[in-house]
Amino acid sequence: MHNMCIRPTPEELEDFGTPDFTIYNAGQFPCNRYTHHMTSSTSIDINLARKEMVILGTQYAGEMKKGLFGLMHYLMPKRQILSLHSGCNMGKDGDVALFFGLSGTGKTTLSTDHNRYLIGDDEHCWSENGVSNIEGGCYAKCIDLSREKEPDIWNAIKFGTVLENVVLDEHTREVDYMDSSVTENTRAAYPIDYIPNAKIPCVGPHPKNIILLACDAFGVLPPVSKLSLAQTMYHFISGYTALVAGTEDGIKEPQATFSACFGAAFIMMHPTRYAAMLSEKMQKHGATGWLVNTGWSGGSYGSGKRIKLAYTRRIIDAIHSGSLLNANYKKTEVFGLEIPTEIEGVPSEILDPVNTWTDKNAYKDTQLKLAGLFQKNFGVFTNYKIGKNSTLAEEILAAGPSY
Ligand SMILES: Nc1ncnc2c1ncn2[C@@H]1O[C@H](COP(=O)(O)OP(=O)(O)O)[C@@H](O)[C@H]1O
Ligand SMILES: C=C(OP(=O)(O)O)C(=O)O
Repeated sequence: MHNMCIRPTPEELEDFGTPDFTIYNAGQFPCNRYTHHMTSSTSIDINLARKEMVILGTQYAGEMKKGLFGLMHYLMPKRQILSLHSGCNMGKDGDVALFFGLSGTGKTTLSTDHNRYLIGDDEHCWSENGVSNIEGGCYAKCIDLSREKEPDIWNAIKFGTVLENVVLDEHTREVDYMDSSVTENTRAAYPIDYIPNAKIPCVGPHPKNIILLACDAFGVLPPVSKLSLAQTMYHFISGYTALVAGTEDGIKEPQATFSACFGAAFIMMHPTRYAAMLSEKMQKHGATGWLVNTGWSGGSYGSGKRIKLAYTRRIIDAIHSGSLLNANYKKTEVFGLEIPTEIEGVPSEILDPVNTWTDKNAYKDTQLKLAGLFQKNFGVFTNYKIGKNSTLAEEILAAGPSY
């Protein structure tokens, strides 16, 4: 936890006073699943009035930082500050990008970029003054980690980094990052300054690009699409990804999941409250929304392959540089997404997923299946106003798939 929170200086510690919030972590002690409403032996309880959190039955360090994240989703909107489940980085010219996405979609991997300053990999706030990180460290997944593909994360694993659930050779103490025998969800927690390009303090100006990441195991979302404001809101409220074996206990097969605002587990108010704040900020500061599929291409999970990280990085580079904003676009059927026809360093044929599927009928069926899941999920939001502007709410509804 020391690695992941913002560490006070010795001077600040001298008159730190009483903490604003206290975590009681009894992770080795399971909670009583026979208690009314308790569905597992793990519980994380937050009492906003007492300003206390009690963790039982899990020793996963992520619970502490994500528990505090829930608290921030309550406290910040009350101060007109938007809390964000996103990574964040900044270019040499001061252009800031946010990377929203559920677990495993690439927030940490893509915000950690050798050519840009890292503001943070997971939890941020967007206020009148710009963006700021809530944390003081990163919590990177290290399953299959390689020096070639993710050099900054690899190099951040050194004395002081806490490795969780990895398997190492007893004699040489060498870690086998391929070994998932304890869990797929192996982690490295390191202070953010272990990344050479970290921006300290972790703050930046208003974002220019809002990148929504989805790991689409169905393989039908394009690798990148440029979104209108209404589409950005639609996909932000939907919060889609497809889980593959990994972070969440018991999930073995890919499965579509929708988590409002890319953080249903953390938000404490209605999703439209956060969406309204995001749309207001994006309009005020002229930010562009993008949907990036870091998942499958050429077929669904099982038949296609995950899009190469190197290609996703080139796509993200083109967003940052501004070159993608002025590319040529065409519109997809069903999802109505604007997809570029060319990106430097990415084979053009993969930009439209239909080209990568050998069975075109299977592609169409899968696309319709996913569109149906989106529509079903969005049903619960159809009667809500988003912000003061009812036209926006209508536009958002119309920005979803139609078929
Ligand atoms: N095309 C891709 N884009 C992003 N990540 C990818 C891609 N292909 C494979 N990966 C892997 O997927 C995982 C993404 O996880 P991570 O960046 O920790 O996500 P998050 O921070 O959103 O939870 C990493 O292990 C990364 O190496
Ligand atoms: C800590 C977590 O976030 P992420 O997987 O996005 O790093 C988590 O969801 O367990």
